[in-house]
Amino acid sequence: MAKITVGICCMKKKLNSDSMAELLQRLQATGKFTIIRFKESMILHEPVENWPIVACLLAFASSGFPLPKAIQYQRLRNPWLVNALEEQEILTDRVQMYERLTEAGIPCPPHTVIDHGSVEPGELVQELDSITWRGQVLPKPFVEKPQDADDHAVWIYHVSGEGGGATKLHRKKGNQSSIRDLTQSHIRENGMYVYEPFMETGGLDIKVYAVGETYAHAEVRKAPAVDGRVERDANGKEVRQTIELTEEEKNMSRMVVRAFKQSVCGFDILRTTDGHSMVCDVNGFSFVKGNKEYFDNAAMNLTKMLVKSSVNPPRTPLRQRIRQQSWFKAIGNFCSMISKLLLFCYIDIAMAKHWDCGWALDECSPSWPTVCALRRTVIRAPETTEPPLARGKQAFELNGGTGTHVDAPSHFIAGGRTIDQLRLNELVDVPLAVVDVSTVCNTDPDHQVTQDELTADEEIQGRILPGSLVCVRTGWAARHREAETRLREGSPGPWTVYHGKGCEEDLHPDYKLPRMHFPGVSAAGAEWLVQNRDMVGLGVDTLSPDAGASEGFKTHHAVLGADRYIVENLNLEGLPARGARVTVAPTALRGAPEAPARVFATLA
Ligand SMILES: O=P(O)(O)O[C@@H]1[C@@H](OP(=O)(O)O)[C@@H](OP(=O)(O)O)[C@@H](OP(=O)(O)OP(=O)(O)O)[C@H](OP(=O)(O)O)[C@H]1OP(=O)(O)O
Ligand SMILES: Nc1ncnc2c1ncn2[C@@H]1O[C@H](COP(=O)(O)OP(=O)(O)O)[C@@H](O)[C@H]1O
Repeated sequence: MAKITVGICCMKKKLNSDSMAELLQRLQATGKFTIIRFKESMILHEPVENWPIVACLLAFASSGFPLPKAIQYQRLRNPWLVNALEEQEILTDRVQMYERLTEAGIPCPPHTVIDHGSVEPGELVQELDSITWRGQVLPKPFVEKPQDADDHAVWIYHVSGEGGGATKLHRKKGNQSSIRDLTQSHIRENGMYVYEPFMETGGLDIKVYAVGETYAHAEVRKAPAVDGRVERDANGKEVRQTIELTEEEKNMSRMVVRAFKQSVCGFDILRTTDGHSMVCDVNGFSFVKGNKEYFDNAAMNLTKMLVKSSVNPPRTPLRQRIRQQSWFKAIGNFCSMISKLLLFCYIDIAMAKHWDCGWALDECSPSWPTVCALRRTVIRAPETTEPPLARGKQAFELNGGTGTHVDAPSHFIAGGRTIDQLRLNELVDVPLAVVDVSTVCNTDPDHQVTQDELTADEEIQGRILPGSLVCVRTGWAARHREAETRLREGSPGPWTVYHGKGCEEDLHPDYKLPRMHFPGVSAAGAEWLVQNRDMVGLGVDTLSPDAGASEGFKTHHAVLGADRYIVENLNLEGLPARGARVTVAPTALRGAPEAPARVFATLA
């Protein structure tokens, strides 16, 4: 098997660290990888086009690292990333870091952000033992953290009864990590800060070092605020004890890795004396120092991840591949490419199978019964004008949620991404998983697919790949056809094919129409797919992933609230459970929460 090229892209200080050497020698020893160390001078001074091309990239920011340039490289070459680069930008900003923790449901200290640059008179009142911000009292002791996560001047303000002033933390200087300043009772007013209650942890900090979702090493050390003195062992290393994380903390580690897409990730937990654990800082890429067992586990997990990634390597666009070559080589390669292309076309015709997974859109395409669907005005038809002016032109009035269509996060989430903001890497050529629940849905029109059904399906069909569009086949595509036929015949109701047995008294509280009955996906099932299978989107062959009779649109919230998309009214008949890839192509309507889409799958 060909070796996998793995690029290491970081500052020299980190590349040449003992920890990196520990890891790389273990990876090298597997014989599976060619490791390419990116030179710091190249990272800093050469254009990304000159950087080596690698299949996998371990890149991470530290002081002086040009993160935007690394992101540019990733966009150009599209390697598989151990630690996502765009998410590393979030880690440079404590406000965004806390936002991400909160969105992902990871416990963190309750906090308030004050941008002192835009405080209006009267909004902030400072008193001896508290501050009041927009009417909300924040009692001391509290912690003040600069927005910039690389600024380690975290200050803890004390109540006057305990001596007052502030303990000012800083990066270790020799054996000192903080100083107490008894004169500092006023908070800083020069920028943006995060304020949070000082959590009583018994003077201990927990530092967690995760490698993948399933492994984390944790150490406890004296918190820098205790007395500001760094305890060191005979080798000059800060004294730390390895500790066991609780099940809840292990789950937090899994969630942090996932939420920030950082497979190698250091973060800090405050374990309070009253038994709560919360994440107070996510550092991103970080290694345990001087622990053999950790490096054995880290190398083993990384090997698994890198090998798995190479099964589905991201492809470099053809244009870039040509650009990467010298002219002579390019001409030679061009000829060989043409012959390969001919062969490819032949293979493609012989072996590829394509499916249209949606329905053509017209005035009779079913939509949510509360909205009008599609109206068309024929402006001009080619047959009505003499050539050469003959042409067809039509104008449409369309509800975005008609027929086969995509819901963007903004469909339910204020400030969520709109259709035009969905990224190509979540829409184009992504793995398709089809979960077939048609048997049960045939007899239970109110069925909601559970997490157990999803895992049972995996046992038979294989694990859902990360980044998949997960589609649930209820078999109700047949009803879609029936609905179209009924609309075409001009007999829409009172009951649509989604209403089941009619009961006019049973008005649905959300959509104020007689309650519909069609199957969907439970919110818990959808959450599980987001959190455990990192699906890019959820597709259904009904009007909505929220079963018609269910209330609260909880599945929409679970998916769109996690910044994924939904595809509704698909036709999933005849698709394989696994192995196909799918492209979802909604019209890029700027600012739209929903848009009709062509959806097609290919099995090579
Ligand atoms: O382990 P510690 O407590 O000595 O802390 C480490 C911390 O390690 P961590 O706390 O995360 O285990 C490192 O972070 P890293 O190991 O994740 O790189 C962090 O380096 P940095 O990257 O924040 O610093 P620079 O960006 O490069 O300045 C600092 O390492 P460095 O100074 O060797 O670059 C920090 O060291 P101190 O200045 O001594 O606090
Ligand atoms: N809410 C809090 N309550 C108690 N101690 C805290 C709190 N937040 C941070 N700390 C202490 O401050 C230290 C530094 O805070 P942290 O957010 O990790 O900043 P840094 O990025 O500089 O390490 C932590 O290791 C912990 O000891």
